[in-house]
Amino acid sequence: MLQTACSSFSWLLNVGNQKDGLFPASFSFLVAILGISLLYSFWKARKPMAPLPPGPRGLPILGYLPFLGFDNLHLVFTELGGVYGPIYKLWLGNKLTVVISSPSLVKEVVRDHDIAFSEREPPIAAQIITFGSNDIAFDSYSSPSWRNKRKVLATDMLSNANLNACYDLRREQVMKMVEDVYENVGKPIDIGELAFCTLLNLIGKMVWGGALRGEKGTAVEGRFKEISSQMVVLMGKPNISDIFPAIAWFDMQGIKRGIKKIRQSFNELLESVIELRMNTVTEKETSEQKFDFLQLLLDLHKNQDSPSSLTMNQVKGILMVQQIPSTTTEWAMAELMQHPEIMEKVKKELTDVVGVNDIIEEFHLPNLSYLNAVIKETFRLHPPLPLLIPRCSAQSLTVGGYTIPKGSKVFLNMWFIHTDPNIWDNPSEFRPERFLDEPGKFDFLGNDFRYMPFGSGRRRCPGITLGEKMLSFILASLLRSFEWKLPQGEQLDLSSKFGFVMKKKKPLRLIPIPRLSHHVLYKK
Ligand code: HEM
Repeated sequence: MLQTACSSFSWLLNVGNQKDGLFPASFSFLVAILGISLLYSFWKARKPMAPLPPGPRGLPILGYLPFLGFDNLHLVFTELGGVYGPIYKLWLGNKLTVVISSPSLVKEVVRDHDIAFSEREPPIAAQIITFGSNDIAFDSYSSPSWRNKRKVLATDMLSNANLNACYDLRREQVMKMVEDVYENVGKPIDIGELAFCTLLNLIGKMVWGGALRGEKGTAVEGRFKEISSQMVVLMGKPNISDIFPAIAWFDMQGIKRGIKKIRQSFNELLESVIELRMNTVTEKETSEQKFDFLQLLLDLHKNQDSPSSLTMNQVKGILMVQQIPSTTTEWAMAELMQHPEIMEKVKKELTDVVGVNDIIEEFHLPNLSYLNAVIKETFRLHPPLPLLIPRCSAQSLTVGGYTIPKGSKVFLNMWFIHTDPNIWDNPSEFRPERFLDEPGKFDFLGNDFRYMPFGSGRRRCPGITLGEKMLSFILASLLRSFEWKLPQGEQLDLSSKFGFVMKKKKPLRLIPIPRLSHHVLYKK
């Protein structure tokens, strides 16, 4: 070891023996470099730090907390952005929080300083429900397990080949949704609930479809839905313990206790499914089992020598990706009901592309350019995560000429950017055509900082392709198979409520009327 170290420095030690006249020159050069570095460090240390961003003062101890309201945090942040500009700070308790709302400053965060801003600060509820931040969204960027889990999800589970292989499962679930709606023709249906259940079943089938069939499968799906709904409510509540860790022990709102109970139920459910999967693994594989993600994860768990091996808690953490935003279908349907002329264009496109007597298949989706523009416009006006998932700075950095100290919480206010009149013409108007002018200009990859419904950089959503596929399949099928009308006396209400995700304040209830020529087209 010492030998290696000495040999590495031998050029320096030997330099005095050289007789070719190079020594004085190289020595002076070295001294000059050292001198310059010292002077630079001295100058840097003396250089005054950039100031903190501007921002409202708030109250002692509580900071700006009492003024936030939390019901629609993105709107409060947007209002403050109008007063303090595209980068401002607020104290939430003793936590320095920075809100950024311009594409150029977002670029500084997610591109120029992406690594330094790739940390997360998981809220207490998230730490508990993810088996100790063993998921992907709340694990630390610097932890090697985050990298491994993200690779397993993005490259192994959600590869194009795997997604194509799962098509039958997606198709079956979407057909089941259409059949269920058909059985309730003429009655009001809660569209958000319908989308939530369909997505949950759809992902559930892909994750553990092979392990669960028949009655057992239906029972697990039902229980999973029940627990997930309870979880969404608790995760959406702002928790005083996150803001004042010193009093977290008291758990004043009972969130920690509640979420622990939910985790317990999740754990029991996951363990029963895992056990079942392990017991059925020796049975003859069916095509459904072949694409079961649970098996892929369990193989990685069993193979402890593999560099991608996973602990059981990490397997459970990854299974938590089932909690994906399901609100976009409801928002899109609400906007289409509000704009009958846009609804007509979508229906015409569906007839042109799919025909009159065929059911919709996933290969039709890329040809539905107007429907895709409707989805993009829905994401612009109603991004499920309008503030993305907050980041945390791993070191002190300067952004937009202001210092963001290490450990600050950083929100990127995409709602502000998505509705900024300096970027979008008539930003509050729902106009899908704006995405048709230059197709491909605004995609979901987060390279254009004016439009990022799936985030950007190292923490960008790894589920874009699947999310997009599922969403357009569900929406296209609902619009292709049914006409929709509001229940008698009900008004459309497009106001929002922001908790874990941005939801409609009032659930959208619509009555389906069959649209297809023959009833067999509604059967699986
Ligand atoms: C409509 C569908 C979806 C939307 C709008 C959405 C949106 C987002 C957003 C905004 C983020 C935060 C990005 C950031 O902080 O920069 C995120 C993260 C994430 N999403 Fe999605 N997502 C969707 C579907 C999915 C699906 C289908 C999956 C997986 C099957 C998924 C898995 C994840 C994971 C694991 C993260 C955390 C990434 C990390 O922190 O490294 N999402 N998503």
